[in-house]
Amino acid sequence: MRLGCIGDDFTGSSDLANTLAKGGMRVVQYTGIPDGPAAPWVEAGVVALKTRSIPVKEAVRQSLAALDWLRAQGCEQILFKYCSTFDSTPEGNIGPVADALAEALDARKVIVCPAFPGTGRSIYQGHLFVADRLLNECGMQNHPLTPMTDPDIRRWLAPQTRHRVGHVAAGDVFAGPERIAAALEAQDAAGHRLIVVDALRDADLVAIGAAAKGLPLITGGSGIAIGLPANFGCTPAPVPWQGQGGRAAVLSGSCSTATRAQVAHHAARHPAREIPAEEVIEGRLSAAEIADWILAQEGLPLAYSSADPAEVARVQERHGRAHAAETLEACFAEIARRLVAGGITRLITAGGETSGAVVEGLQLGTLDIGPEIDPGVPALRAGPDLVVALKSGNFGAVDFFEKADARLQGLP
Ligand SMILES: Nc1ncnc2c1ncn2[C@@H]1O[C@H](COP(=O)(O)OP(=O)(O)OP(=O)(O)O)[C@@H](O)[C@H]1O
Ligand SMILES: O=C(O)[C@@H](O)C(=O)CO
Repeated sequence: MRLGCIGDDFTGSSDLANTLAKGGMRVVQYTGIPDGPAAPWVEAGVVALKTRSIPVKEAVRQSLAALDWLRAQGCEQILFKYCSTFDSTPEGNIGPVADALAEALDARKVIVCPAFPGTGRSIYQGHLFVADRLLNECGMQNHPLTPMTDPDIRRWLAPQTRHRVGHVAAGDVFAGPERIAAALEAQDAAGHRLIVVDALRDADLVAIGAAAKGLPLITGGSGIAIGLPANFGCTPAPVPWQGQGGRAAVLSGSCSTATRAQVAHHAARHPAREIPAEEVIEGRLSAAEIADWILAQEGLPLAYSSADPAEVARVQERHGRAHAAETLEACFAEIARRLVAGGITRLITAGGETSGAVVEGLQLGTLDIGPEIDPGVPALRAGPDLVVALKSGNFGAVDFFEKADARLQGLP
């Protein structure tokens, strides 16, 4: 294994694996830290953790353990993948994990670049945009776990890290890899260890990737990986896929603007059942009941707890943010176990935390990466009779669930 990656959630890890696979690398996504060694043909390994919203100390501990495993596989470079909307709080976990990895690897010139132009995330003068909106005006200010209220990534990162935060501006990035490398050197000389790098277009990420050749640690969204396969002699190639027949279902715990539109679109055309969060939290609705309902449907049924920001805020105020999330995630994990036991072979999930709970609940060990469904979301094979798509909250076209099911079946 040459490139070792640590993802802070499961959908984000599949997003990264997708980018590397499209770039021609042979990639495997691991659910947590594997017990044994990687297969010898793996060029890039993505260890998917669920560390985005857990206590800082635990996130650091798990990330360092993943680093140990990746180093034992012979990795030459480490990539820490977080969300393209930089999901974190003033405590972390992006800063503390980046610090810990940088210190363990003795890495300087640590690039911080959440840009993902394919889904509208760009960084200009240190500020993160989602399409034509600043981060704090795009809906992310209402995120249930990591409300993003400041678009200046340098300012948002500063309280999270022990190190000084630097910046390489767009003017240097546009001038190509040599100028980027020189700007990183200058930032390092000025005592900045974590360096936010502007990127507006895929071409910028290709240039940043070339400048990052040989650096021990890179951090960012999946976009930062666009330029990396070339550093390892890989070239873009079609990703093979064996379609999966059988029965399908969709589970959504994401409350993002994009997911809520996808849920509304799907519910108008297919069997759909809302999971009222409070009924689950108060024990009035069980996972068994929801799974039985799904299994009794024809077509592509959807069960969702996705709700608008006001409803999410009401539930969190009444029951506590962490308790609400934990209870719902445990419920989704149990529904997924019952669905697979009941014969579901194609499972589509929406939301990073929700997908993480499902993948862990199903104890999916390794995921083979298939073709891209929509930007940032690949088809994944979890076993001989199970394929999945793990959609990040904000990703996907409005008809994503139908599209994902078609791709998982191997249809164009
Ligand atoms: N109706 C609801 N009320 C309160 N919390 C909810 C509700 N529905 C879901 N949640 C919780 O909100 C969180 C949503 O996070 P999740 O990561 O799954 O989606 P997301 O943030 O949109 O996706 P991503 O992390 O990929 O951007 C989960 O912990 C989920 O359990
Ligand atoms: O980077 C992104 O936006 C996604 O891969 C993700 O991590 C959302 O959970």
